[in-house]
Amino acid sequence: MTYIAALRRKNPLVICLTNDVVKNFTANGLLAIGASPAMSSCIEDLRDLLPYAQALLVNIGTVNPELGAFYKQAVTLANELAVPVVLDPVACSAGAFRREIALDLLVNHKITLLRGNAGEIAALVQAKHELDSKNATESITSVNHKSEKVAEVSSKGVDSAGVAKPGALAEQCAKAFQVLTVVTGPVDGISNGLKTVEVTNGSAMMPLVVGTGCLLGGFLAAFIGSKELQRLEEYDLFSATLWGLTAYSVAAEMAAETCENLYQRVEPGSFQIEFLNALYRMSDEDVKTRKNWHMTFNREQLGVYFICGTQDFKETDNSETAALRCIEMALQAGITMFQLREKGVGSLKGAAKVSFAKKVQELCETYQVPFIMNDDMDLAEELDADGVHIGQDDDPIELVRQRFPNKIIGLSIHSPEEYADSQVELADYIGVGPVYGTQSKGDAKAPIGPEGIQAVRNVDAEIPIVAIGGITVETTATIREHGADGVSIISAITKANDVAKVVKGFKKF
Ligand SMILES: Cc1ncc(COP(=O)(O)OP(=O)(O)O)c(N)n1
Ligand SMILES: Cc1nc(C(=O)O)sc1CCOP(=O)(O)O
Ligand SMILES: [Mg+2]
Repeated sequence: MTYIAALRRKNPLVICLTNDVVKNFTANGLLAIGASPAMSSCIEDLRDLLPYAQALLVNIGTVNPELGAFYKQAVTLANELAVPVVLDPVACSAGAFRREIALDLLVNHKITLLRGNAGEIAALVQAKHELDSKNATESITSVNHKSEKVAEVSSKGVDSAGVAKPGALAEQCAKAFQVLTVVTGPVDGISNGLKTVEVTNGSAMMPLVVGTGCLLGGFLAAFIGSKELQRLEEYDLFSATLWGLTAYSVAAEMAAETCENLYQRVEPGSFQIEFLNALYRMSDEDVKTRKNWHMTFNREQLGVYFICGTQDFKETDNSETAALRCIEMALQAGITMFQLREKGVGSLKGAAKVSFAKKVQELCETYQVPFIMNDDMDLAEELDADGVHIGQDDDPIELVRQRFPNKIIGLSIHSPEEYADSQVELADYIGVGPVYGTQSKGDAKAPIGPEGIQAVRNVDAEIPIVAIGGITVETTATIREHGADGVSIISAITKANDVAKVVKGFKKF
């Protein structure tokens, strides 16, 4: 990724409607990273400036009735001009007035990115559920429907997702408002409802410097709005925001290290200065080498789950190059999960396997697709893979869960009996198969057919299931109708003449 370099080439103009406490710090921080900040406080002025801007920040920190009306006009204008908007709903958990203003902007306007702390985001999710319940009650009353629907809506509270799970909270919010959401705290979470990543970079000193949260809103606006970034081949809204978020936290780490080196301790005053210096100094390489990402699981990721290793390309001249090319094409075309299964005749061993695995992991990170390691728990630990897949003859799931409490864990299941004998509650998903005959696994069991998937689904209505074994685009609809959340595939992709076309074919279901 070269997002920071691109940002600095064109100094995107970011208009900040922000609170009085943080204006100076926000302007300095944006200048340090290479953006051009401008503050504005009335619609007449904004009409002149916004056509030249690449992004708008609306931070409601010191809102009053006049400013509330101004923010609404500003976002309406930005939507008309197609200028991306970042909303920072400061302290909306503390007061109904500011919460209503944020809710109105989210529900009745187009917000590109929402950034808040866990309390703020949780309050908005709760308010949205209440709004939905109210609307459902009204429509239920008018059509005299049953009342269960209200209970269903109102039961989806935010209690399951607190500060401990910023990714889950961001995902809940992204789904509730259909908006890319960043939740900041000791661990940050970012989600568009489909992809969710937690970022564990940062410094404990950040909350002690006023304005670090508010500056982040403007900082991310520069990343998402910059036309120069949007021209990059690798650009998409999620990855640009993730890169900006990580850059910000990496700058905090660098600042803390500089304070340690200069003063042998980290204190707020020197940290604030060094943080601005770090923003000025930092590069895409700093983000690349220091980023600490963790992809979280959701069942939609099972949709098109590609599995392979170099042994699946043994007919080619260079199986490693062919594998990497195929994996990148599949990622570009939209696979939702990837498993490295380097195993069997012709597979890489030792250092060659590690080096290949690192290249694959980097590709997966570029596309924010979970990188799952098959069988090799030590390598999963060494590379800090997003998850692991184990079968009935691999390491026992209770030991794997103990070793990797936060990783995605997949477990192979072949029948309802095996389901009953396994600790499936420790798994995030189960891989069920082989549905059909397969050439890709020498010791595969007898095919179970789509009915075999249905048999496992019948014993557990909730568990995420991915089907496996001899699956093609043509058989996917039937398999999904029999209860699978998605399909995992080797040969239909590795042997495809047109990888992108096949992956897109799988994605239709
Ligand atoms: C998604 C998925 N499902 C099943 C398997 C098979 O795992 P296992 O039974 O351990 O066999 P090997 O793949 O290790 O040969 C899988 N890998 N992925
Ligand atoms: C890795 C694997 N596991 C299976 C199981 O039944 O558990 S079948 C299988 C191979 C899947 O490859 P293809 O899509 O080429 O058939
Ligand atoms: Mg295995």
